[in-house]
Amino acid sequence: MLTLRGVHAGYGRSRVLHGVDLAVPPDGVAAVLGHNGAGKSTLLRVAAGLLRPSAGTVELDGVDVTRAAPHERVARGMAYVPQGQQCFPHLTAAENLRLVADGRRDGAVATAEVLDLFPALRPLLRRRAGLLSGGQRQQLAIARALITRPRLLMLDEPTEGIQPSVVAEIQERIVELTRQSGFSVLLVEQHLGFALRVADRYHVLESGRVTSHGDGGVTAEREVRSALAV
Ligand SMILES: Nc1ncnc2c1ncn2[C@@H]1O[C@H](COP(=O)(O)OP(=O)(O)OP(=O)(O)O)[C@@H](O)[C@H]1O
Repeated sequence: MLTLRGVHAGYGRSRVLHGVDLAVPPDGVAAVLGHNGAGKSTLLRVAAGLLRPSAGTVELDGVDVTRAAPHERVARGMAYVPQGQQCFPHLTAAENLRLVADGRRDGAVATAEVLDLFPALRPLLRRRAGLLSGGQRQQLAIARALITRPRLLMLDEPTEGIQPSVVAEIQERIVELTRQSGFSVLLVEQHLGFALRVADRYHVLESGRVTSHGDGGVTAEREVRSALAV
C-alpha cells in the first residue's frame, strides 16, 4: 500500500530522518513506535506530503507520490489525522464534519457512514468541538478524516491524553475498519500495548532510523520494550 524508501527529511539544518525504509501492508496496520523526538510525526508529515523529503521516495500502490501535494494524496486515498485531537473549537461537531463533507459529492452518505462507525458522536453534533472531551474530539478528528473515504488512514498518537475506555473504543474502530479489504492504517504511537494489539507490523524509530521491525501482536511487546530499552 504505502512504501517509504531511503527517506531523509528535517527542518532547515536540523536533520531528523536518516534513510527510513517502511512498508504499510495492504489490509493491515503498521505501527511506528519510538521515544519523544525520534521523528515519528516527521515521518507522517513526509507521508502526508506536508514535508518534502531531501532524499528518498514515497510510493502509494506503486505510484511515486514523493512530489504530490497533500490534496493530491487525499484524492489518491490517503488521510492524515495529526497529533492533538485537532478540530475547529468554535465550530460544532457537525460543522467540523461538514467542512470536509460539503466539498464532496458523496459527503452526506459518507457522513452517515462515519456516524454509524462512531455513534457516540451523534448526540454531540450540535456541541462546539472545543467543549468536547479529548476522547470525543479524537473520535471527531478520525471521523472527519474518514469522510474522504481513504484507503490509508494515518494516525498520529490517537491515544495521547485519552481515557482508557475511549482508547478501547478507538482500538475497536481501527480493527473494524481494517476488516474492509484494501484498508490500511499507519499508526504512530507511544502507547505500546495499544499499538501492538492493533498492528500487523511494527517499526521502532530511534533518532530518525528504523532500528528494528517485526510482526505486531501482544507477543511482540517484550521485543519492542527491549529495543526501546523501557
Ligand atoms: N516544525 C519543526 N521545526 C523544527 N524542528 C522540529 C519541528 N517539528 C519537530 N522538530 C524536531 O524534530 C525532531 C523530531 O520531532 P518529531 O515530532 O518528528 O518526533 P516524535 O517522535 O513525533 O516525538 P513526539 O513523540 O514527542 O511527538 C525533534 O527534535 C523536534 O524538536
